[in-house]
Amino acid sequence: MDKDMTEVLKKAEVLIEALPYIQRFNRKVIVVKYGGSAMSNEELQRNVIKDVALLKLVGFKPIIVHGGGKEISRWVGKVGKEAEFVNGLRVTDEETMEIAEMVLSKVNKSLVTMVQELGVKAVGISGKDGCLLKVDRKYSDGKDIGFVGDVKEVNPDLLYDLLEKDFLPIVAPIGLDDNFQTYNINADDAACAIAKAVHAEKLAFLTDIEGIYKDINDKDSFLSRMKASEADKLIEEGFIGGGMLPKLANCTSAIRNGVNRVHILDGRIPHCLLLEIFTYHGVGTAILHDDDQLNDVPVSES
Ligand SMILES: Nc1ncnc2c1ncn2[C@@H]1O[C@H](COP(=O)(O)OP(=O)(O)O)[C@@H](O)[C@H]1O
Ligand SMILES: CC(=O)N[C@@H](CCC(=O)OP(=O)(O)O)C(=O)O
Repeated sequence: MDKDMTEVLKKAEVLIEALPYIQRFNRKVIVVKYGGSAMSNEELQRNVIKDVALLKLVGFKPIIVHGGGKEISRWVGKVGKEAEFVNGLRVTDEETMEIAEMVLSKVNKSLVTMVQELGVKAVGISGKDGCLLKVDRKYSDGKDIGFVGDVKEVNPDLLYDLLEKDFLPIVAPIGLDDNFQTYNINADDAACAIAKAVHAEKLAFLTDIEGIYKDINDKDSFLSRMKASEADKLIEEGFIGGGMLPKLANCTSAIRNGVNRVHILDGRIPHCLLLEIFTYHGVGTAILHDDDQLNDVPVSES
């Protein structure tokens, strides 16, 4: 067989290997939280968007929930303010709220454009639309941090309508309280709340590290999978810090409230989503139910 033909056959094998995963996740909802450093350059963004578009085109039902924290901080700086965070949450006064809503709306529409350039229909909304995200004011250790929302209710009707009509929903993390006041929501919290409400098959957090380490300074302590109770223990014992702390807490909350699998993936790796979904071993850290039998065997082989 000549070299060209061998190459072509290899490609065919890769496609065939994906078949059981395509069968398994057909028509299933996958929520992708996209933000943080994984959003930092346009090439990375285009790779992530290509992956999500591919998932859509092969019959999955992805929903993107995006952040844009770094871009918000840049614009907050431009008006002469210092970005301030308490336990990973942005202290959000009236002016910051206005900036956050403008920036997130711009990020939202640029993601919509990128998806549509790939031939997939997308609709960008925020948690305000269709009262998707209803919030209460969130306090951090009892401290008032301004217009920061704690999601208390998700109304997924609009999402279901969009999915039904074959649109890819792209959601900005902004919500309304009972008085229709606008609130800024941490994008991890928004993604988790949405994934729970729609009983997503998967929730994937794209972040700026390979996944969870037991000891962040020891590269050999990488954890490729863990059960929710093991994650609780790592948190309790102080192994998890920084922005990973609320992220992992969101993971365990999602797993315990109707989401089948949660993954923390390195958004800096090109096509990390495809690698996680279409390969047996996956990449990143998977957080599982305590009674999970690790039954990852694709349907056609089981
Ligand atoms: N045990 C741990 N394993 C992995 N990451 C950790 C751990 N403890 C702290 N972290 C930190 O959490 C960061 C990810 O959180 P964050 O920066 O908030 O992500 P994002 O901006 O993508 O939402 C990592 O870059 C890492 O520095
Ligand atoms: C309350 C709060 O902190 N909201 C976040 C919303 C954006 C976000 O979470 O963006 P990343 O996922 O890119 O960090 C913020 O203002 O930065």
